[in-house]
Amino acid sequence: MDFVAEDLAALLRERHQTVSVVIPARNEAATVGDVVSVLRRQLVDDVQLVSELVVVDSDSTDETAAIAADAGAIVHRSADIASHLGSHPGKGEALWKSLFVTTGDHLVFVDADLTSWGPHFVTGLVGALTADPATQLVKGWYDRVLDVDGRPKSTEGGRVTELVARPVLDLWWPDLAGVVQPLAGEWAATRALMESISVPTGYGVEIASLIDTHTRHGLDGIAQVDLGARAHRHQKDHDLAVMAAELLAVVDSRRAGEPRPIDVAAQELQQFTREDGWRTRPVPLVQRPPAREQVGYPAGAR
Ligand SMILES: O=c1ccn([C@@H]2O[C@H](COP(=O)(O)OP(=O)(O)O[C@H]3O[C@H](CO)[C@@H](O)[C@H](O)[C@H]3O)[C@@H](O)[C@H]2O)c(=O)[nH]1
Ligand SMILES: O=C(O)[C@H](O)COP(=O)(O)O
Repeated sequence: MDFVAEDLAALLRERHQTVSVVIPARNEAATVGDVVSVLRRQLVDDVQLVSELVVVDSDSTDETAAIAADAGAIVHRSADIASHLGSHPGKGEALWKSLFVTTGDHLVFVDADLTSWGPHFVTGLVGALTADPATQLVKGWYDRVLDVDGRPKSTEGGRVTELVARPVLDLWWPDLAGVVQPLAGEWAATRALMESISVPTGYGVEIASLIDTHTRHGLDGIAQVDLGARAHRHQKDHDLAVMAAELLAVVDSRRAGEPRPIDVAAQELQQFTREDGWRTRPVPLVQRPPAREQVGYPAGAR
């Protein structure tokens, strides 16, 4: 089904509900301006579907924050948000902190490194999230463009998705085997859900929120929406391996249901190359507790 921004904006007005779009960004000066300016023009200014367009700058050392602000986003530094709660590096941290500076009933997350995408990503996610009151979380799905190392371009992207996330879900959560892009960085959730779940501070945020939503709300709480095709900046294999190690630990901590604490200190990944020998990579495994339990959480946010 295609969702029309004007119709969704009218529906949300009728329901007295609002949408916040959150874009986590770490050193995305090359792409964040385009992502923000297109969303700003089409879904904030032309059609008032999005009430808040927020970039959470995740310890960038480039011009990401200034470019995002110039393009029309409200920009917060992740480390400055709710600073009494400390700060961790990572995408999950940026999303968790966003709960303290947004007010939307519906939260839509969009990565900042997109190179092939469109505002229909947001419209589709909002449409699917508001279509059925049981739905708490929506994952976008799309063809994943792979364009690395001068190899011919293909739709075999999403390497961690295909080699780690989908197989492990298939094994331990067969109900979730039909989620096409469990790691999609473009997804949406109700605030009520997001403020009630634990959030890994790194790349585990997507798989954790998917599993935790299933644990609490079953499959009825989850929807997915076809967003066409998506291309983004690719990470190197050894960096994706650290992500994979994090995902496995996050998943393992949820095998028995609600997440159990992870032994953060024990997590390291050894990697070897002939040129550089062995290298120890820390695997970030801190998890934030539910935001609504935190001192200073804006309980009146809605
Ligand atoms: O410390 C960080 C690292 C990344 N990001 C941002 O998070 C987004 C996604 O990061 P990226 O490095 O592009 O992740 P991918 O390699 O694309 O990883 C895929 O898989 C991850 C694990 O599920 C998801 O978080 C991603 O959204 C998904 O695209 C981008 O906007 C980044 O700038 C941060 O805000 N802080
Ligand atoms: O989503 C994923 O699996 C990772 O982001 C890797 O994606 P890529 O293989 O397209 O770089």
